[in-house]
Amino acid sequence: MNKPTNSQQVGSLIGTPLSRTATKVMLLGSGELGKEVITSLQRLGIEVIALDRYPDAPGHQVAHRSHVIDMTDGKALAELIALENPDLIVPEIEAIATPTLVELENAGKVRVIPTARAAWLTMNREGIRRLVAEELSLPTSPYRFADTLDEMRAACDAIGYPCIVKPVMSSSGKGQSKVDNASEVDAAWEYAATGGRVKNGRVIVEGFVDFDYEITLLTVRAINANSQVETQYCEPIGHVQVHGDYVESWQPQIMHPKALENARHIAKKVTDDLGGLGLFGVELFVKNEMVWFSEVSPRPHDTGMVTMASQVQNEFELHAKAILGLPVDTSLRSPAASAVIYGQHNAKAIAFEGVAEALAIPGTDIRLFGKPESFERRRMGVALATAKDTDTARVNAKQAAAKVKPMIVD
Ligand SMILES: Nc1ncnc2c1ncn2[C@@H]1O[C@H](COP(=O)(O)OP(=O)(O)OP(=O)(O)O)[C@@H](O)[C@H]1O
Ligand SMILES: NCC(=O)N[C@@H]1O[C@H](COP(=O)([O-])[O-])[C@@H](O)[C@H]1O
Ligand SMILES: [Mg+2]
Repeated sequence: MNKPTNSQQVGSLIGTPLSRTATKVMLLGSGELGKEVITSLQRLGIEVIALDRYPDAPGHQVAHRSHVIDMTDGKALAELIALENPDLIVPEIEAIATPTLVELENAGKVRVIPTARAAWLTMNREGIRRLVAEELSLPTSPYRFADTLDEMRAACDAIGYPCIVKPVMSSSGKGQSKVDNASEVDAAWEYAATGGRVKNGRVIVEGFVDFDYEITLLTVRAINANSQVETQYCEPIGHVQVHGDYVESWQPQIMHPKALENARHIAKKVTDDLGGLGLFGVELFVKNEMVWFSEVSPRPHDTGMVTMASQVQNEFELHAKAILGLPVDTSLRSPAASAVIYGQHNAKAIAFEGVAEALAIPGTDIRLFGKPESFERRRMGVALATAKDTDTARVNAKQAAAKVKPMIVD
């Protein structure tokens, strides 16, 4: 029997894990989002190999096998891929040696989700921003790039204040700051230099978009009953970010019909261009009927954790099914919300009190990710709540999150 390697319809023939017929998927990154993708894949009988930069990452704890590796080291990554020979490679973070993935995919040696080019373009804010604004001509904030403090000062002056500065390679708000006037430029440069995932010093300066609200539009490219790639959308997810990192999200975010149409139009154009199969988190800013593209994750999105409570198939199940070539259902089951549980301490092996009290709140649930080390602002868990409306769900999710108390154990 031949495995359907490199065919789009991997899921048309799923083997037995840990045997010669296994259908193997390798996750590049194994945090809280990867952990859920792994579980979803395993429910479909997939053998999963989980990679991350440190031992006992959340996804390592559930995968069939795990490896600790610097995923920005192209040579080491290529060696591990050759050793494991997966049917699919699923990036879970941005900071990966994506040029290596492009090379291997071009040589026909691997299939990357959604495509190696998409992983490469979205790893660096410059790649995706130039594609969306300059080639696809979709609305974004004004922007400039800078490699030195002097260049950044000139960029901030040209864009105007307030503006937002971010390392070109970073995520979860790391190294990001709002610059209200010229006197804050030096500090923002310093902060960006410490926060990037990859230390190359380059930053993007973006004009500040004074939006009414922001959304993640989860957009899925999956194969339908007619064997065609079809784009499907989840209900919009509203969210609140603090210091560039998400603290709460809810679904559905009610939108003006015209704004929703604009949002879907942008999501379709961007995801069509990136191509491949899978779920994308398209981040958009909305003011009245206007919609601006912010960025896109070619993978499940942190704000989308709310779908573990709100949807018939959550974003992880949607990703797992779509990448295997299986049909998906993006429908909403109930209004819901999520609220982040931060570590609050810098310590290894922390413990959590108050889970029972949190779960006493109607319609709530808790996920603790099991990260081996806590930092004050590291996301260690999430509270979920379903309710008759998103306002109630938001109150309940935040209350539940607040009941869970991270603590240091002697
Ligand atoms: N140009 C902008 N105008 C206004 N707000 C912005 C702008 N850029 C970013 N923000 C705010 O900062 C948040 C984080 O920005 P962005 O998504 O670019 O950071 P990130 O580090 O990639 O975060 P993540 O990995 O969580 O998506 C946005 O969701 C938004 O709230
Ligand atoms: N916004 C991107 C995002 O939320 N990514 C998620 O956070 C993990 C890293 O967490 P860590 O920094 O705590 O190790 C990643 O592995 C992914 O699951
Ligand atoms: Mg973002």
